[in-house]
Amino acid sequence: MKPTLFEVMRMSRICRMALVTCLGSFILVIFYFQSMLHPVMRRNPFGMDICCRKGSRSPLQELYNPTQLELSNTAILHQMRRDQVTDTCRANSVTSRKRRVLTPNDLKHLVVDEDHELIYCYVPKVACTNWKRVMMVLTGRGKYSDPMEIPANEAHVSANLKTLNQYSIPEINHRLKNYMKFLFVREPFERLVSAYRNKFTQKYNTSFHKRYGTKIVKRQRKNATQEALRKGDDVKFEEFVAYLIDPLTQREEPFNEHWQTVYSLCHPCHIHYDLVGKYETLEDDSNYVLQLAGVGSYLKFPTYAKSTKTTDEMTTEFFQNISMEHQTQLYDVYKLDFLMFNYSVPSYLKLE
Ligand SMILES: Nc1ncnc2c1ncn2[C@@H]1O[C@H](COP(=O)(O)OS(=O)(=O)O)[C@@H](OP(=O)(O)O)[C@H]1O
Repeated sequence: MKPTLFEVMRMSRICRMALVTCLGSFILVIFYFQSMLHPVMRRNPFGMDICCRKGSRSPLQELYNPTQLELSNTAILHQMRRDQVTDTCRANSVTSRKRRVLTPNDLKHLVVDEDHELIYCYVPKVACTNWKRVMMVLTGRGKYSDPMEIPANEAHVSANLKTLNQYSIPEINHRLKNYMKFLFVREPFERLVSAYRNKFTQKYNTSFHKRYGTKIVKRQRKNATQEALRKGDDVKFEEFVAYLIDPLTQREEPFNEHWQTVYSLCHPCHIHYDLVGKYETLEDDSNYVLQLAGVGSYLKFPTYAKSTKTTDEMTTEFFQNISMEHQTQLYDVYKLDFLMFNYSVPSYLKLE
């Protein structure tokens, strides 16, 4: 039976549709394999791509065996900082002290950048918002070029950065061995005052007031009003210190990360950090890391001109009302951070 004209037209339309679908799928497959071989890169305003490391030398090689003369002196400074950590760990037998081995949970502060072979252990109150922004630029495969285009709250969304605990054990070991591991530290009591000012003296930080403030007021304030017990929004620095040195506090739960010690967050006696950056030289040290990673010519650490930054003078003021006994106990809590990162005992401190 001969097909009718209508049937012929229908068949040719089906053939055309099948052909278009095949062609479309073929193009998609080509794009897919191309993107696997050459990850999508977007150019930054300076015409350089931020995606993957170009040179054959890794940041680790550049750090330990610098090819650029101007980086050699800085390399010596960082060797001294590493030695200080090693010596403190040894002297205080933190490395050999009987303790459980590191678990993946201990690695949740270690942010990984596979493209530039970097691992950054973030320490809150040491400009970690800006460093997380920079890590998002580095790992974003061209999605961002300027760290400051990323809102601060976005930088703290955990899904936006990959941490070391998300890998398998062999993958963790490979990265710990081959990537450049770094962290940034700050004078421990200045960091503490920065945390106190930000979390307890700002009206908007209600979650901290509810979660910690109410507990601190209840435990540390005699004759607290019902309102203070309910809101927890007027914690005094003396009360905060009393809460930190109270042995019950850390027995109940670990410190919040904003006032947790650096050695508990980043485990520098168990993880060998190649580079210890300091808040006091934040921009220089940060730009050095970016230089080692091979992106220093077009990616700079954000500069900051906030006049309300916590200073040494401000910290001295806060400690005026703390008793000698409490100062001594507080120093004991943070002593390893002081020693490991070579911060001297503050001159305002009155130790027993
Ligand atoms: N580029 C630069 N230079 C100097 N200082 C800087 C810079 N970026 C951030 N900061 C200071 O870092 C403090 C905030 O740190 P974090 O972002 O880690 O805070 S948080 O953990 O997210 O709450 C906060 O310190 P304080 O102001 O003393 O609280 C910021 O002022």
